[in-house]
Amino acid sequence: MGNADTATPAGDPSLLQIDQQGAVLTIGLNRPAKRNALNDGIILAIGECFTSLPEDVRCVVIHGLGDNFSSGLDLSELRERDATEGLVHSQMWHRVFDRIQYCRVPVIAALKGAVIGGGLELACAAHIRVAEPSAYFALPEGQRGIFVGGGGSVRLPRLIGVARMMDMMLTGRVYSATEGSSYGFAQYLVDAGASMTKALELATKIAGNAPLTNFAVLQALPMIAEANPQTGLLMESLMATVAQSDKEAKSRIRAFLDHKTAKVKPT
Ligand SMILES: COc1cc(/C=C/C(=O)SCCNC(=O)CCNC(=O)[C@H](O)C(C)(C)COP(=O)(O)OP(=O)(O)OC[C@H]2O[C@@H](n3cnc4c(N)ncnc43)[C@H](O)[C@@H]2OP(=O)(O)O)ccc1O
Repeated sequence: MGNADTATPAGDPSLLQIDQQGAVLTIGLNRPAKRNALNDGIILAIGECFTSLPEDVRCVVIHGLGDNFSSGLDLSELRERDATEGLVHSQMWHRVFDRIQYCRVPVIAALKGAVIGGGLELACAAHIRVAEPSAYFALPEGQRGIFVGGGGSVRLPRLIGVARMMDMMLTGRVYSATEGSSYGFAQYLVDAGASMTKALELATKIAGNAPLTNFAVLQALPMIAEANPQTGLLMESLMATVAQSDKEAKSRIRAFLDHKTAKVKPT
């Protein structure tokens, strides 16, 4: 999405808490006193994290420290900004959130408390969203006299529809965790305090898949879903051919036929 060519300042890594357990990398937004408001330092640090993912990482979980995921754009940074700076800033966010959306491995957002404005846009860039009952979703840009700037107008309508996003932006409507999950924003609604546990459980499962299948799901599936049916079917056949020719697929299929791997079980 973003394309402004600008000299990019460095991120502030102290605003993230990064941890790796096996093949799963966790990125914690670490500004709980400011409800994880997203300033340039934290946004750029997220971007840097995604450009230098360790090679052995197979899934990423983003979460917020404290009681909230994120209260959105750090409003104190908006005070002095003119229109040109605004454009550059928004395109900088686009570049960072594109790195999440087009990451080579799946990204899960674990959501609780405030998931507001730019925080909601950040969650939209992830591939799976897990919400606990305290999570609430809002776009108060109208009340602040601004517009979404982190790709929300592109990504959110694809998840919940244009009408619901219009309602959120025009009326300031706040969706509960239950509404957010029933409208397709969060794929998982879990018990209080369980968003991180569930996100890590999912991440471990995902990390156990063949990397090529995960990659195809992330890169090809969204394109196929938006392509015309003929193009989509051709892309699907090509992906299927590439995946099944990979030696990892052959050994995984052999393991199933030799009864050496788990069967599919109803949950
Ligand atoms: C235009 O180009 C853009 C735009 C964007 C993205 C835009 C957006 O994200 S718009 C949405 C901005 N966010 C908000 O309007 C939410 C504001 N915060 C709140 O409503 C509340 O703080 C709360 C999140 C509901 C939490 O309430 P509570 O638990 O009671 O905590 P507080 O006492 O209110 O806050 C504690 C402390 O944090 C500061 N703070 C909270 N949120 C923010 C924030 N978003 N920005 C700055 N500071 C925040 C609050 O002021 C308090 O500070 P103290 O110093 O008083 O302790 C993207 C890209 C573009 O180019």
